[in-house]
Amino acid sequence: MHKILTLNKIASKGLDLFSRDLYEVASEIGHPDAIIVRSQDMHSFEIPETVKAIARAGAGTNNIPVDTCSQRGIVVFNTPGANANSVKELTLTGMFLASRKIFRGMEWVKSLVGRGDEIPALVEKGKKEFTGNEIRGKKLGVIGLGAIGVDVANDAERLGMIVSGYDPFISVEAAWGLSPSIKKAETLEALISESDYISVHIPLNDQTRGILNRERFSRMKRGVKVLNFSRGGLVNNTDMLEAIQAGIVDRYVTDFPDDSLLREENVIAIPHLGASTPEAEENCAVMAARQLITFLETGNILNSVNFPDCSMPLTTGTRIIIGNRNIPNMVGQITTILAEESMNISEMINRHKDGYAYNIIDVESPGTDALLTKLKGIEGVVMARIIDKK
Ligand SMILES: NC(=O)c1ccc[n+]([C@@H]2O[C@H](COP(=O)([O-])OP(=O)(O)OC[C@H]3O[C@@H](n4cnc5c(N)ncnc54)[C@H](O)[C@@H]3O)[C@@H](O)[C@H]2O)c1
Ligand SMILES: O=C(O)[C@H](O)COP(=O)(O)O
Repeated sequence: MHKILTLNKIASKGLDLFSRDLYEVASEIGHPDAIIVRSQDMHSFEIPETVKAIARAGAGTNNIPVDTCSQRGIVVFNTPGANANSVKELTLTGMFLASRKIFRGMEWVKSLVGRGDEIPALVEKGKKEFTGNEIRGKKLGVIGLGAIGVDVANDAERLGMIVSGYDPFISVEAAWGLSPSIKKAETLEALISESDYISVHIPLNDQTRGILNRERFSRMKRGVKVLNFSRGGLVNNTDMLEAIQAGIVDRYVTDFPDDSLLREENVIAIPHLGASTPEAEENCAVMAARQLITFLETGNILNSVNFPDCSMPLTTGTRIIIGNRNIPNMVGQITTILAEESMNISEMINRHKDGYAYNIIDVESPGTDALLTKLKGIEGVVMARIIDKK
């Protein structure tokens, strides 16, 4: 029986995939094998020793201590693209909200309650206070052309915007999905200096923290509208407020408000609703659950952020999975131990990603606890598990 701990509420369409004869799923559970989480901050959460995998039902994994997980051999998954459409739709909404004073106009109209037959005339007289611009023909700069950035870029272009993108690490798949008329910006500086709208769609990490800061605001066009549906930490809020006061940024639309931002009327603050649609929540939960089930039952890895994608069809016999630091002579030491134990390898695959490697080894005889202890004893091995196939 595998035990799955849920942090946050996870859509039942995903949780239902864990068959109850093989899995126990609960928000409180002892000795979990795996965790499913959304945005709960896990940096101060004590991850139980028994945890083999964590699945983030969503895109951003900055709420998970990924480096610590890697060192402990815990495979961290996310669900790339599963909530992209939901975020794209809200980003486009944000562009319209930043362009037209819809919200202020609506608030003003509500203030007319009780004015009876005067209202139509008051509306016609007052509406000039709430005019705005169209987005067609304006320049949009998209920072980060992943699942969300590509969707935003393509749909903004369909709406008549002139779109440029900046992503030095764009994947081949994303590049295939990008409309060919979207311009490639060679530098971030070039992108931000020519854009009327800037939308940021990159992960928060040590390289991207504060990527929009005073220096970058100083290069932007006066009146630019900035959209952040990625993470609050990507923008230096003190510098943003300064740029708004200086008239450089006309509107800042963010899904990640803080106290300082809420005091500024040109900030359009949204309570982290990017992925809060039933469609996105279900897509993420289903993808996260499938990835965990596959990993726990077969050892195959798909969409991990800290270990490589690595899969081999599951046949019969015994499967050994081993994660190790990506250093020389690991495969040699592993296969030597298997030879010492007289184990014949029928299939084997080894992949690496950044600092870690992963091996799937199918053998013809059953594995033993002694074997597992020996494998775990190799300097650099961070996890090892034996899966007995039916
Ligand atoms: N508001 C929400 O509810 C919500 C929902 C989903 C995702 N997000 C956030 O949006 C981010 C993007 O999501 P995604 O699904 O598009 O992820 P993704 O991994 O598909 O795309 C991220 C892209 O950013 C690029 N990138 C990384 N560093 C960069 C840099 N310094 N400059 C330019 N490009 C860079 C990568 O190459 C990649 O193409 C997530 O990391 C998450 O933080 C927010
Ligand atoms: O990174 C993500 O996928 C989003 O920020 C969504 O977060 P949520 O699952 O808490 O809505």
